[in-house]
Amino acid sequence: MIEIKDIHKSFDDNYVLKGISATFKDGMNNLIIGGSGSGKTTLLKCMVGLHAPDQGSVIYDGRDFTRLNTEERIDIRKEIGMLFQNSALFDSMTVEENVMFPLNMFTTQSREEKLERVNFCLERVDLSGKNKLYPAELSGGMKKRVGIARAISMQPKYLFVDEPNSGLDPKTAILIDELINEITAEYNITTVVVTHDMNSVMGIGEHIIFLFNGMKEWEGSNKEIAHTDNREVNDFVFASKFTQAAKEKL
Ligand SMILES: Nc1ncnc2c1ncn2[C@@H]1O[C@H](COP(=O)(O)OP(=O)(O)OP(=O)(O)O)[C@@H](O)[C@H]1O
Repeated sequence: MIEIKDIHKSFDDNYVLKGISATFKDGMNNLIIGGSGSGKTTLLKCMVGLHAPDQGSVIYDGRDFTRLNTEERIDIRKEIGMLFQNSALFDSMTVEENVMFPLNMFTTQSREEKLERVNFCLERVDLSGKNKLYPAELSGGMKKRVGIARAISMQPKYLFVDEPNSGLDPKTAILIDELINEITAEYNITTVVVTHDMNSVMGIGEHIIFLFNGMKEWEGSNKEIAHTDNREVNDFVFASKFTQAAKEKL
């Protein structure tokens, strides 16, 4: 479980996060949604320590990340898997080397042990045998799956994903969502996904927080979001005539 309490963050005079609190539970897909520039990525980065919040705390199963020393932070960092935008694979490394990277960084396992883990993760994302390919030889969906394999290589307790569907066709996007969903349940991971993909919201949004104007404007599930009378949520989720019409049939 991850708890965030009263997170504030500014960049100079741009006051982006104005006191966000939420609880993200184990084995659950937690989505952070909101308009462009609403601070979703900034919140994610505050949670993983890539930004220092100006105020507030981020608590990983009782451990307050914002108040730990460097070594204690590294211990939590080892429990975190990340899949950031554009998969962020190393172009000069093969699929195998990319997935092995965190194991090389954080473990003292033998080469055989690491390779066994890499192959297990590649099999899990349906990429068995693709070890020696380079990112340039992969489709967008395959790159995402390599990114997921790398993110789970260390058997994370926490998984952070920023825009998993960007650049993917709708069908591939749904497959990636389903994969994240399955892995989250299978390994009881606390998963936090930043997205503005409405298919994801409706498909895997077990727990959603909606950011607006630097604050948590709404919180609930995908079932609840379809029936909320919160105006900002409705304007965001059902922005097009098509989605408005679909909502009326729900
Ligand atoms: N490193 C930074 N330095 C200065 N300003 C930043 C930085 N990162 C984000 N911002 C600003 O913070 C605000 C929120 O940005 P953020 O990327 O968190 O929004 P977002 O909701 O993830 O947007 P999008 O959906 O477009 O990716 C924006 O005004 C952005 O310019």
